[in-house]
Amino acid sequence: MKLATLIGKGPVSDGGASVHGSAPRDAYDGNVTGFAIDHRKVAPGTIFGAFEGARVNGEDYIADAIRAGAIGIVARPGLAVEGAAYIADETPRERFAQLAAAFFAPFPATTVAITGTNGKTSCVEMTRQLWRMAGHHAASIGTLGVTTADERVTTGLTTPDVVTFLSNVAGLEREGVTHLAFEASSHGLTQYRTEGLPVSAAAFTNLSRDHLDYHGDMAAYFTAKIRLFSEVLGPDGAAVVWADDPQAARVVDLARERGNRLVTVGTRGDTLRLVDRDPTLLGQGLTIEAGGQTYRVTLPLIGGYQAANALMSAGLVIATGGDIATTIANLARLQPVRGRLERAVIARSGAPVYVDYAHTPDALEAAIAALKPHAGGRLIVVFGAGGDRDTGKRETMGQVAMHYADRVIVTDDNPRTEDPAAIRRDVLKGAPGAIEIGDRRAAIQAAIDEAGSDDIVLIAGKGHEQGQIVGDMVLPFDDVGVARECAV
Ligand SMILES: CC(=O)N[C@H]1[C@@H](OP(=O)(O)OP(=O)(O)OC[C@H]2O[C@@H](n3ccc(=O)[nH]c3=O)[C@H](O)[C@@H]2O)O[C@H](CO)[C@@H](O)[C@@H]1O[C@H](C)C(=O)N[C@@H](C)C(=O)N[C@H](CCC(=O)O)C(=O)O
Ligand SMILES: Nc1ncnc2c1ncn2[C@@H]1O[C@H](COP(=O)(O)OP(=O)(O)OP(=O)(O)O)[C@@H](O)[C@H]1O
Ligand SMILES: N[C@H](CCC[C@H](N)C(=O)O)C(=O)O
Ligand SMILES: [Mg+2]
Repeated sequence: MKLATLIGKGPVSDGGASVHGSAPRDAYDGNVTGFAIDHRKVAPGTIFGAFEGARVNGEDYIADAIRAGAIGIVARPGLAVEGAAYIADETPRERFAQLAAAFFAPFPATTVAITGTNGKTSCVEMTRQLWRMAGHHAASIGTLGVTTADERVTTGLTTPDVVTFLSNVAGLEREGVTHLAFEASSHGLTQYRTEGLPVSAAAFTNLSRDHLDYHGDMAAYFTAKIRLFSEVLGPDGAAVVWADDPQAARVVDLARERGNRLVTVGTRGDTLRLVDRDPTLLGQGLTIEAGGQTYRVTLPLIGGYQAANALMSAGLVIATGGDIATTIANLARLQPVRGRLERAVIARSGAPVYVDYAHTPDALEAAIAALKPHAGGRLIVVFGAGGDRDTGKRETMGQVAMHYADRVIVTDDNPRTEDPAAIRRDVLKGAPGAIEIGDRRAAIQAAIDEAGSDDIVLIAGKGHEQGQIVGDMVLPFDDVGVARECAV
């Protein structure tokens, strides 16, 4: 595709942005071969997006990108760009995404985006499963990677960078995928990583503390998330909202203002109202009112939070054309999501050991609340907090663990470039009296060793992760595998 055609083809007009620069006349006549946001990935014919980042300024690499063959540069106005077409825009990441989307399209016809502090991965996984049960060729993209019925490829991020994301979505369409659910993280939304892909429905799960290292404060964090509804979701799309969250009303009001179809879910939901939840040993009976009917279904997953995510997923499927009765009935066949209340092993004492990806105060509370009713004896929790991430959540995580669990062991969870002992100290500020065992394997061993037959062990924070990030090294580590080794 010629650059001139692509620029003309973008889904938005220039909006006053200039398309100029001292480009060779034939630059616009050149064939666009691909897109890159990292100058090291530029090849002849690439459009390079030069963005100011949190760590470095991509604009510093414009000349290098052109030397490597870039024929177009998308960047802020006012820069010196010599030897390639200069596509200047006040919001260059958005402009870049829209051009890339025009290049990579077509995409699956039905796409849904899920945002919220917790529950995104669970919802994309469950939505994919429910679509598949309904006979659709479905895929999901998120923390667990790009997943289809046949395979899973990890990307390393929850919402991958814009080029990886859009090229993968197009690849899925070529494979015949018609339905896609993806996680829209707050970082992803702020950085326009998924822009240009039209979404049929957007979901909001909940809002609680996380990522304030990046967003600064809760207001900015919420604004980043709500962009999914205020800018990404078109007026024809549906808004699916977990009505029990304290922030739900703000999302509902916005969706009403913009004329979106509304699907509200929860004990306060109008579309899918959860009227009763009856925990059993291995799952829970749900009573749901929808469209004037009452439905009963047994969800084969424990915990209030998993019921919430299952119902939100049903809401997304229904919002995109799924039959209400069939979708609710299919909840009975949902498979567990990796690392979310995953039962790793039963210790020799008889105590079940669970692994959960809770890495925020709210998630930790939800995971403990899910397991507590199943423990005749004590609930023993092992957890830590990640390095180079929101430091303010650490003490609160400690408080939550102390308040809701019976025994607390504070350990390491991806210290990254921080001093692990300092991170534990932050957590322990909220958890005086907790046991401190830095080495995660030793901490898991200690928890399992001390658990009696009526106790439950919860290992929180890493879920599906396969490594412990220390400095810039990723040391192999899998909570489920280690729990099994410690239990023999
Ligand atoms: C804070 C953050 O979101 N960082 C991500 C983001 O960085 P950034 O735009 O700020 O980039 P930067 O490193 O300052 O560089 C600026 C620009 O220069 C370019 N560059 C840089 C160096 C160079 O030699 N040449 C070059 O062209 C970069 O490609 C980039 O476009 O874009 C980079 C390129 O795609 C990502 O690799 C990087 O993820 C880092 C590794 C990361 O850890 N991100 C985490 C925090 C993250 O994104 N998490 C969310 C949420 C998780 C959740 O709660 O679910 C996620 O969606 O995964
Ligand atoms: N609806 C929910 N309400 C409260 N806590 C939840 C909910 N769903 C999940 N959690 C908690 O959050 C953890 C992570 O869940 P999940 O991976 O689905 O969330 P996520 O939003 O994708 O997280 P991330 O931001 O890391 O991508 C779970 O292991 C659980 O402890
Ligand atoms: N997507 C989240 C995952 C955190 C998982 C936890 N194990 C940690 O490292 O803090 C993040 O990058 O902040
Ligand atoms: Mg996730």
